[in-house]
Amino acid sequence: MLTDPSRKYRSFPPVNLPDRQWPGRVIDKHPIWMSTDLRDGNQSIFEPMDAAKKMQLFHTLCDIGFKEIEVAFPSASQIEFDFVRELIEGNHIPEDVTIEVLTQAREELIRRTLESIRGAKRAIVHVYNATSETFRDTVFGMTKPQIVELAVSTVKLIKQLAAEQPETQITLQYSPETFTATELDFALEVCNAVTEAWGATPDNKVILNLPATVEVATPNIHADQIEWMHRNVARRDSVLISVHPHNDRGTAVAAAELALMAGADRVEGCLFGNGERTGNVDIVTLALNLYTQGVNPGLDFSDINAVARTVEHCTQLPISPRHPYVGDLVFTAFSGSHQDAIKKGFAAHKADQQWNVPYLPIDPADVGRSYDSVIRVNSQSGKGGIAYLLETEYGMVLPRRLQVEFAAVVQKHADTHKGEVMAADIWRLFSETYLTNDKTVRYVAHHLFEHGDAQGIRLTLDVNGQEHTLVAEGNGPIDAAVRALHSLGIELQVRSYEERSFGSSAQCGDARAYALIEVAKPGAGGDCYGVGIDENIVTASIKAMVSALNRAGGAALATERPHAA
Ligand SMILES: CC(=O)SCCNC(=O)CCNC(=O)[C@H](O)C(C)(C)COP(=O)(O)OP(=O)(O)OC[C@H]1O[C@@H](n2cnc3c(N)ncnc32)[C@H](O)[C@@H]1OP(=O)(O)O
Ligand SMILES: CC(C)C(=O)C(=O)O
Ligand SMILES: [Mg+2]
Repeated sequence: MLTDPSRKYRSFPPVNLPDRQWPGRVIDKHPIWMSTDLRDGNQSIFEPMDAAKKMQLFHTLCDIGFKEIEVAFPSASQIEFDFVRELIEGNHIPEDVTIEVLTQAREELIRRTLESIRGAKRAIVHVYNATSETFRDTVFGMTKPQIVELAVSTVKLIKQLAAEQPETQITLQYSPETFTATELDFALEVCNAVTEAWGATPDNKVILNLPATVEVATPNIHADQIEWMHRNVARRDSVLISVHPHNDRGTAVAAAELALMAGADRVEGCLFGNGERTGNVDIVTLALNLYTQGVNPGLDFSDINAVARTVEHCTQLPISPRHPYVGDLVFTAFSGSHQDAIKKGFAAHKADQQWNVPYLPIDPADVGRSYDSVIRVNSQSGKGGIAYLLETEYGMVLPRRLQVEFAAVVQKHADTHKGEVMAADIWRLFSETYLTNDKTVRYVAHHLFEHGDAQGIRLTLDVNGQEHTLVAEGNGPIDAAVRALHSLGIELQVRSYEERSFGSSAQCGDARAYALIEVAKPGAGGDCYGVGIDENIVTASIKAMVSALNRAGGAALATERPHAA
């Protein structure tokens, strides 16, 4: 790279528009959308779509709700021409959808293009020629008046041919290709000449599409260019201003949004930003950006994954896992503080309230994404994510101190095993740590009995492979069980006790209840938890006590010689 890039690249000059209005505007309605997936998208992939793929994508675009779809460059190939014919002759075009076809400003290509749409109810004929200085000089070798004349004569030819097929209601779309690199006054001159030549009226509007064929400036400059055209174009009431941003600087979405604030009526783009080079503007992102501002986008992405799979199949291009709204990772939080905030946000959210979950600009459910993938665990995660997965996947809600205790177990596992820790791994670790009945002290059986006001228990435990049946009384089953341990010389101090039932998503067989017991570890060891699950809540409690006992030190806690009953 150059140390002084200005020797090779120049900065884009700003537009002289001191009274620009767009910065203060808010987008409160969706634009007219035009999908060019089957044209700009299709001309920029390794293997252009065959007829079957084009048809599949066409139907998907209709289902999403596009009312204008650029279906082909019919003069480019027989496949393209035949596809348009099949759409028309096979009656595939819904009543409320208008197809669009693209052609260069060359007579033989225009004739072929008009031929392709014969018999359609409606069609947009889209003609383009580049207008910027580089193209005038280098590609066409034409002066400005010659460029204007090329556009005007082309429009007149289309008008004449359109009159010859009155069964089709034809709308003209004109694109001064490379608009954003064209002198504004010259772009205006060409556009006004086109409007005039077509004889546009409020009932027969011309679409003036102002493409950022290559994105060359910051989005604010694009907005200035569009506002300038919006304010200066002739017969504004007979003109629809359309934008066609490409993403060379990575700011096509911003450019389109600011253009709408600046007066554009219509946006052309592709699903997930397919299209030449870095792509056309991503209409999915634009639409869902509107949605998350409370504006109905007029397009339905309720099952965004299905749309993504269709687009990937048809284009043979993968969608990035970071792609807004659709990427595999965009509803995922690995880091602990994010997980914690999302978990709290979900818990606080009520169905009839405004969406306000931290880190999630959209409710994943609105685009058919599940919450399952929202929180994932690796070595960057904290207690919140782990607790969230246990709760959503296994219906088990952990108290905060148990979350902290168990997070250390998962952290140790993540550090050694690297990579993601799945929900099933977390459950296995949880079971191994708290639930499996294979530690030094094992629960075997218990029997409760009443003795006056007291609660009696006959508790059988296996301690280091030897069975002990202990009998004691207390003011409840736990108290009785703790007292029973005395006869083994074990003093267990219970700090807290909770019993809970599983949530509806529980995957723990017949178990309906779980108990959590927090006990003191001997010495300065702090406290620790034990967990028990069972169909029966009392059994769950006794198991939790045994689990806590093992966590606190197990049989080693015995201070005197055990004596069996
Ligand atoms: C920005 C965009 O996405 S524009 C759309 C681009 N898409 C495509 O081009 C895909 C389909 N295109 C094709 O299949 C072919 O280009 C065809 C069939 C249309 C034309 O093919 P060819 O006749 O071989 O011309 P070619 O593709 O080389 O185009 C270059 C010629 O067209 C002229 N030309 C280019 N664009 C235009 C235009 N919009 N209007 C008029 N003439 C044009 C060039 O000046 C050049 O003329 P020259 O040969 O006299 O120097
Ligand atoms: C044909 C035109 C509109 C185009 O695709 C572009 O300029 O990017
Ligand atoms: Mg383009």
